[in-house]
Parts: sequence; structure tokens; C-alpha cells
Amino acid sequence: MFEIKNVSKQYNGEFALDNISSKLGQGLNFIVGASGSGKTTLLKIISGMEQDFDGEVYYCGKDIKKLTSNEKSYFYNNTFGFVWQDFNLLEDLSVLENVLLPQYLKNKQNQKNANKILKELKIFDLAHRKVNSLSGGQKQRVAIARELMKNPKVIIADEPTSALDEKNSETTMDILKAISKNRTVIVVTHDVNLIDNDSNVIDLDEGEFVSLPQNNVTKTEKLTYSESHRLSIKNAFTMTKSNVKSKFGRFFVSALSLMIAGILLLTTVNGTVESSSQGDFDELIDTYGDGLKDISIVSSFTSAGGVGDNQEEKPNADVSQDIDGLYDKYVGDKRVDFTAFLQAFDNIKVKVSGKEYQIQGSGTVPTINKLVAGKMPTGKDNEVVVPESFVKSMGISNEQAIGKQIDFSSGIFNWDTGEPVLKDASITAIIVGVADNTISSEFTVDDSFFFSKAALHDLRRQAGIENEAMNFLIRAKTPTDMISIKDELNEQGIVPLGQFELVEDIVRLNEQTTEQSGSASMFIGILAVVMVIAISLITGFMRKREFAIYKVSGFNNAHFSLLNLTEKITEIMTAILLMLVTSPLINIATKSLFNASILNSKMLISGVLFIALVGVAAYVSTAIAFIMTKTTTALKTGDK
Ligand SMILES: Nc1ncnc2c1ncn2[C@@H]1O[C@H](COP(=O)(O)OP(=O)(O)OP(=O)(O)O)[C@@H](O)[C@H]1O
Repeated sequence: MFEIKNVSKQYNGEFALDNISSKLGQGLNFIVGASGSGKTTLLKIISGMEQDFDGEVYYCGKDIKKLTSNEKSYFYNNTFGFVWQDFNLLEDLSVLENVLLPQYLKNKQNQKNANKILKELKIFDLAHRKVNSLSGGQKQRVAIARELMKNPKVIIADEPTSALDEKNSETTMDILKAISKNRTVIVVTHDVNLIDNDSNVIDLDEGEFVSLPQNNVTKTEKLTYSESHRLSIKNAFTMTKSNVKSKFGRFFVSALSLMIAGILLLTTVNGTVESSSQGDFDELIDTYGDGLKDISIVSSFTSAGGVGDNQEEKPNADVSQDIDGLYDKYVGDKRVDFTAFLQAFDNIKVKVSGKEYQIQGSGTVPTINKLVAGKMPTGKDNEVVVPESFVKSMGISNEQAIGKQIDFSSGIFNWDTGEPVLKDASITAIIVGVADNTISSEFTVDDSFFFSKAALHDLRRQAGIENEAMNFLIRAKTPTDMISIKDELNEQGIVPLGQFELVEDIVRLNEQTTEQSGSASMFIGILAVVMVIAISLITGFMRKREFAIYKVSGFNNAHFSLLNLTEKITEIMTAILLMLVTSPLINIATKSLFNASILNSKMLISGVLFIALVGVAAYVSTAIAFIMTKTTTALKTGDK
């Protein structure tokens, strides 16, 4: 039972309702009056949709003004049913799906009850028809059926017959009359012909009573909170399935936008930056070999026309520098791939398992293109990395060579006097690695043996060399690392040797393109996220009416959050699937647009993560659209 006490409502200083007091109870109640007399305003106040008014309204002793949004959603799902002038059905769903809508918040859908109600209202045969194919009269019966599924104590009907012809109006009123036998039915209408003598009537004119209610309401209902009021994950997925089926185009556009945004983020954040550097460097390495990243550190060399950054023409000069201690400094450096001593040997003889091998001399310092097996010597024991050509001459594989012991003897030039003096030296060492010694992709330096620090010390000691500092090379991990080590050495007054000019240009160019593509990436990335947010907000606001129907069916923000989550999970999964299926095609596009290939597991996993990330943005945007939906503005009320 409703008690209305001194209710007033003003819009812009004008009274829509002026000090109304009344009681409404079980049976048929009419609120009548001319257009603009305040009928709809009173209805909104009674139902709790409008809580900003003067005075008080109680339903079974419960202050309607103080209903929280959760209490309201409980009332809308269990206690109040709404019948509208333009039905407010979900037009793309079937009759049954519409009728079951409030039931999704119950633990069990009462399909039997749905069938019974559909039969009573003579629309059982239409159960699987889409609502948009029905006539107005049929739609109104579907709407009433949906509300009866709530088994509500109150039915609030706003101009329920004004969109119907005479016959359908009569049928609808007959149904409402039948329902009112054990319920409170409140009908707002401007059509006084609908009123019979048994009904309770509130007649309004310009917000005031014209006539007071004729019937005194005596019977009171008890307010009960028995039903559960939650959306299960299963029901959320069932609703999602219906929504996807009924609005496949909308769903597909959302999923597609997630996929496109994910790919854009992927190629800009992950792809371009990496590939712009990698492409250029790979080309250089193809031409020059891995030795391009070598830095040679030698204690003396002859400089051609100036040293360091000084590019002026100068006569050749002998440069001596103190490189003592530098080897140990760079051995464990994280920018360094490996280090190797550059000791030249003359007339090398190697004995393995009793067999002697003569190694062809090259007259140059040892060279390494890359290590093809094992590791570089650590420096602690007598270890050696041997040339691949030597392993071949032994007739074994590179892997089989590892661990073999060799007896190595050769001549070593001693320059201590300023003149080269050839001295003999020999050592027994274990093979720890095999190196490819190709230079300029044509020649191999077959006498390139790289010894550990301990072994080389021993050999040099035998040759009578007193100078402790041994020439060595550093193989930098990346061209950027190479330049950073070179700069560091220069600061210490050391002039290293290497292809610095070539690499430096590429590094600089790369830094520039990285910076440029970085800002382009940022722009495209932001654009991708904005696109998803915009599409989600637009679709969200296009669904305003649908959201309002959810709300008057009892869905609160928590219920919708779960439905939103299941919808977004479905969209994200579809977007991921789309990406995987179309990845070869996308790859062609991203390669030509961003020079980035997405066809590898790292990129695809990142793609999945980015799609999920933009999915979160879409989730939040849709949630905002739902929260901002006001039922009173989203649903048409009154006589329009
Ligand atoms: N949101 C609003 N903002 C400003 N004025 C409003 C608003 N809603 C209603 N009004 C005004 O309040 C008065 C009562 O409106 P209400 O819709 O309650 O009348 P009604 O009797 O239901 O009319 P109708 O039969 O045409 O639907 C009218 O003058 C109307 O213009």
C-alpha cells in the first residue's frame, strides 16, 4: 500500500505537483488528468524513479525517498512491475527472452511459469518470435507477461493503452483489471473512458486534486524480501549469447575495433622501434660479418693521418698506449659478447693424439668471425679456441673437438728490443671452442688460435716477452654497446681500433628514427585506445534504452558489471581469434606499413595482451554508459 503525504514537485519554479496526499492500495487505481497535470510526475515519485521532491511517499511503511539504488533494483525485480505506453521491450530478442529478462536475477529460471503466463495472455504461440515482428497489442501483452514473471505486488502502468487501437486497449485493460484482483495496479491515463465504477481515481489538474480518491484503502500488503537478487555467471553468459545473436553486427564491430587497436598498439610499441634498428644492422652484419662489432685494443700501432676524432691530414705516427688491466675490466662487462687475445703465431705445429698437423701461416693477427662451437677461454686454465679449418683437417666434427688436448708449438715475435726476434714457445692446452675465421666473407685466417690468459702468458714468457699487456679484442653485443665502449676508452685516453665511423652513423641514424617512430608510435597508440573508447561509448549510449530496460527489470551496477564482463570477454576472445586467423594477412599490412612482422610467438602473445588491455578500456567505457543511463530520460514516459 502506498501512502502519499503532502507531495510537491517543482520544475524551474513551476509546480508539477502541489501538496498531494492520498492512499493507493490493492485493486485498480487510476491517476487521471489533462496533459501536463502532473500524472507522470506522480508516477515517477511513487515508483522511486524520481526521489527529489517535497513531502513523503511510503510503500508498506518503507520510505520511497530513502530507497538506496540496491533496494530500488530489488524492488524493480520483485515488487514493482512496469507497463509502458511504448512497451519497452528488447525488440531484437524473442518473446521468451524478453519475458525471462527479470528472471536472470533469480537462481532458477521458471520456464513453466513463463509458459503459463504466456498461455494466460494468449501469446504462447509467439514465444520464439522476435518482438519486432509483433503487433502493438501483442507487444503490450509480452510486456505485461515480462512484468508478471516478477510476481510483483504492484503494477505501475504509464498510459498503457495510448499506442493501441480500441480492441487492444480493451484487452489490455481487461488483463490489468484481472491482475488487480490480488495486486495494486496503478494506471496513469488521460482516457477517462477506461475508468469503471469500482476503481480508485486520483484526478489531477495543474498538480492539484480535482477529486479525492473515492475508495478508502484499507487492505495493506506486507513488505517481504525473500527472493535472491543476483546475476549468476551462467545467466550472464546466457544473456551475452542472446545479445551477440540479436546484435551480431554491433558485436562484430566492437570485436574488430579491439583487434585493430591491439594490432596498432603491438606494431607501434613492439614492432617499429625494434625493427627499424634491427633491419639496418642486419644488413651491415650481412656485409661485414659479426666482426663489425669488434674493438681492438693494442699497446702500439701506426696511426694513418691523425688519431681519434682528429680527421686532419697528418703524417703517420707511431702510437703507444698503456692497456694494462683493460682486459680484466671488460671480461665480465654486460655490453661485451666476448674478449679474445690478439697474439700472432708463426709456423704453428699442433699435435693431437700423437698426430702432427702443420698450420698454414697467414702473417696476420688472428681473426674471429664467430664462435661455432663451445665457448671462449675463461683465462684460468690452459684453454684454446681453434680454427674450424683445423678441426676439419682432423676429420672430426666441431663438437667432437671440444675437450681434446693439443700440443701447440710455434714461433712468437718478441718486439721488446724494437726489432722482431722470433722465439719458440709451446704449450699443452684443452680445446674449449671452435671459431669460424672468415674475413670479408671470402678468406679464412687459418692460424687463428685464441688462448686463455694463463696459457698466453706462459707462451709469451717462453718467448722472453716482458711486456705484460697483451693486445686483445672486444666483441660488443650491439653496435650501440660498441660505440659506448669506444667512447669510454677514448675518455681514458685509449685509442681503440675498429669500424667506428660506419657503426656510429648507423647508431645515430637509428637513435633519430627511434625517437621519431617513438613519437609516431605514441600518437598511433593513443589513437588506437581513443578509437576503442569512442566506439564503446557510442555503442554504450546507443544502448541507453536497453540499459534502462535492464534497470527497471532490477539490474543494478553490480549485475551489469558482470554482464559487461562476460560481453567483453566474448569480444576479446573473438578479437584474439580474428587476429590469429587473419595474422598472415595482417602481417603483410604491418610489414609494409610499419616494417614490423607479427608472425612470431612473442609478437602474437603481445598482441593478445594488447587486445585484452584495450578490452579493459572498452569495459570501463561501457560501464560509464550504463551508470550514466537515467531510466526517466531513456524511457519514454507520459502521453507523447
Ligand atoms: N524533467 C522536466 N523538466 C521540466 N519540466 C518538467 C519535467 N517533467 C515534467 N515537467 C513539467 O511538469 C508538468 C507535469 O508534467 P507531467 O509529465 O507529469 O504531466 P502529465 O500529466 O503526465 O502529462 P502528459 O499527459 O502530457 O504526459 C508539465 O508542465 C511538464 O512540462
